[in-house]
Amino acid sequence: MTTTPERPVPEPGGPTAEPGGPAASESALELAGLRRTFGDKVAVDDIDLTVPRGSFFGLVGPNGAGKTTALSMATGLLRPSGGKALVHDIDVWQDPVAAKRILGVLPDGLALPERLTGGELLTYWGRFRGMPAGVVADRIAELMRILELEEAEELGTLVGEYSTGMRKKIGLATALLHTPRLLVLDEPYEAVDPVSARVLTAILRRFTAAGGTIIISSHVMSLVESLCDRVAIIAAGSVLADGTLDEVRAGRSLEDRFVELVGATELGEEDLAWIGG
Ligand SMILES: Nc1ncnc2c1ncn2[C@@H]1O[C@H](COP(=O)(O)OP(=O)(O)OP(=O)(O)O)[C@@H](O)[C@H]1O
Repeated sequence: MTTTPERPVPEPGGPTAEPGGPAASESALELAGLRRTFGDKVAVDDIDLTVPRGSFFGLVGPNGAGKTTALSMATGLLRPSGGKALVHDIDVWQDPVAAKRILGVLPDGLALPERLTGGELLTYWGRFRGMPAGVVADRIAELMRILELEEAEELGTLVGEYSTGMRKKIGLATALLHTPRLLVLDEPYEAVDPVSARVLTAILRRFTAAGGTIIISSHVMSLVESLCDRVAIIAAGSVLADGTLDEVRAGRSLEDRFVELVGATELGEEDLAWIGG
């Protein structure tokens, strides 16, 4: 048993594979004209976005910007109204099985089987993924220890009894279990305590150091600045800025740049005058 997540497996059909075959791109995720409407509401408005392989990519934007909708379409959870999402050149909606083999996903508001313990959930998940039982058992023991869920498991705590942060951690374990090459994590640090957050950061850094790609959405600009090498700012379903962290910041802090691009609501003297009696 090792103490580190495995290096992501070499990609099939890499740029130098198959002479004469289709050239592989260098993108881990490519969104092309991706669109989603809900009735008259355009949640994601023909987004084009490329996430290079090996990058740690931060997706930021105000509430209701379309981050979760875009990531859900990119990971096969929500059918697009138009456009394409390619994961390592595989069309997520044309070949979902192949795409999901490469993907590890922590969705927003993850629905979990409440009547299982965390260990049972991961066992089921690993077997469902077709992983050998011994490998699943070893990885679960390691993940539960590193994510500090061991004690809850020993007490037989059901996922339905988990705290919000514990649910986040077990969700992250399901995303990591099968050694994906692209991790897509919607608000992974939300409700996670500072000690666990450090562990999470160490895991994610190791994942990218081993060649994997990570996309996170977050509202915490300082976190995105400390973790990510590429960033996209989206608002009202459109990409306002996209590039390396320094390109997007353009000499300012990410928060200042975000507010500048998205606009801020100022609190006037008379607004909420009744607060405080
Ligand atoms: N199932 C749905 N039905 C109707 N409208 C939806 C649905 N899901 C999302 N929307 C709308 O689409 C827009 C984008 O929502 P989305 O959840 O993608 O935003 P977000 O950027 O993830 O926001 P937050 O930061 O608050 O989580 C919002 O206006 C939202 O109301």
